[in-house]
Amino acid sequence: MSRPIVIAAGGTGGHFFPAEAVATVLAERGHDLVLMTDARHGRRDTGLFRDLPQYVLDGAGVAGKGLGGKVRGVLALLRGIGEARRVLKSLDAAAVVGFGGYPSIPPLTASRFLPSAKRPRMVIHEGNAVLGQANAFLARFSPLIATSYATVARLPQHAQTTLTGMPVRAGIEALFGNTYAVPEERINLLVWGGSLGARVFSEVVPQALAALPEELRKRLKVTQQIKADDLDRVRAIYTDAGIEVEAAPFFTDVPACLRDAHLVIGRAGGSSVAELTMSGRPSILVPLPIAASDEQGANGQALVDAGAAWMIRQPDFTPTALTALLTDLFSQPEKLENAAKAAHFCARPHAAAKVADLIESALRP
Ligand SMILES: CC(=O)N[C@H]1[C@@H](OP(=O)(O)OP(=O)(O)OC[C@H]2O[C@@H](n3ccc(=O)[nH]c3=O)[C@H](O)[C@@H]2O)O[C@H](CO)[C@@H](O)[C@@H]1O
Repeated sequence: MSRPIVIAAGGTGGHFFPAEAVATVLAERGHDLVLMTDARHGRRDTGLFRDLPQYVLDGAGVAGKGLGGKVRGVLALLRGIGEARRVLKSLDAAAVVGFGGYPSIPPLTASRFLPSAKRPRMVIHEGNAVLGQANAFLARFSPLIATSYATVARLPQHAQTTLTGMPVRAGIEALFGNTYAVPEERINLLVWGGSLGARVFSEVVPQALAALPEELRKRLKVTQQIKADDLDRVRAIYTDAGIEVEAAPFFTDVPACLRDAHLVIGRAGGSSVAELTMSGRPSILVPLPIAASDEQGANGQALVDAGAAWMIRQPDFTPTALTALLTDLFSQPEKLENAAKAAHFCARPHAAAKVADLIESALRP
């Protein structure tokens, strides 16, 4: 094995899909790769990662409950850094690439504790319009930073940034350039809540749709991500309202869901927003209210400012407010069409290749 590139990633789909997209490009370009993740998230046995060497390190989040939890968290992190340092040294890694989140902290921090001749180059990718907590910590070590938005809040003043966009899975990248067909008879609505789903959409959306005039309800086909224990209850509301529904706790064929959608209702996580722009789909965004730095609000605002989306903050996301907005949009489909065009205009295609280019540039002497 030549000097490998270490991919430091873990966590929810939103954090992991970009890592997988970049790793795929690097593998195609002939680089040897290694995955480092943490014990909380465990091994990855899907896609490309199934066949990669993997190191599952200690070092979950430091935000444990109470003083005892915090102390345990810090000790786990220190153990993770120690393990990562040993592994990086023995691998003689050429670069360590982080994709945000706690799993990226031990490998990238450890790389700073290697002698300069052995020290791998350090690159981090930020998928949101606000620098995440883990990346903000790692930014102190002056890595190269790949960004997904033209403006990223909380970037240190002297950060070396390159605007690459947010890497998406190949099937979603393939949607770039597809056209948006204004709903004429059928209206396809996609409702999703991020990689873990979001109960608020099961509480608000069915009620809002059931209150639409019958003429609109008959035209609707809803494809909705619904948590398993809510499926029967929510399906029944749609059936009673005469609305066709396809529901599942998780959709694997996201490209098909996006391709068919005339409008998407969802959260504003980094990957979701990138996928909306790549497919050129208009959306109503309800940012996750508990997100650490309101990064979802910032991601969503970028689309709203571009005319590509409408945003409703969760406290205002009521059935009445949603019914009113949907009635307006469905009765003036040109608004949807304009938002679709604006969304497409925000897309940054080939982001995985651009991140890979940046990593390769860091490898050059
Ligand atoms: C990249 C990133 O930092 N993402 C955010 C998010 O990640 P989170 O993973 O929740 O959300 P993202 O929008 O980033 O990603 C969701 C991913 O799940 C996929 N999907 C969703 C539904 C489904 O049925 N099938 C499916 O495959 C989407 O296509 C997308 O690729 O969590 C945090 C809070 O916990 C946010 O504040 C983060 O900003």
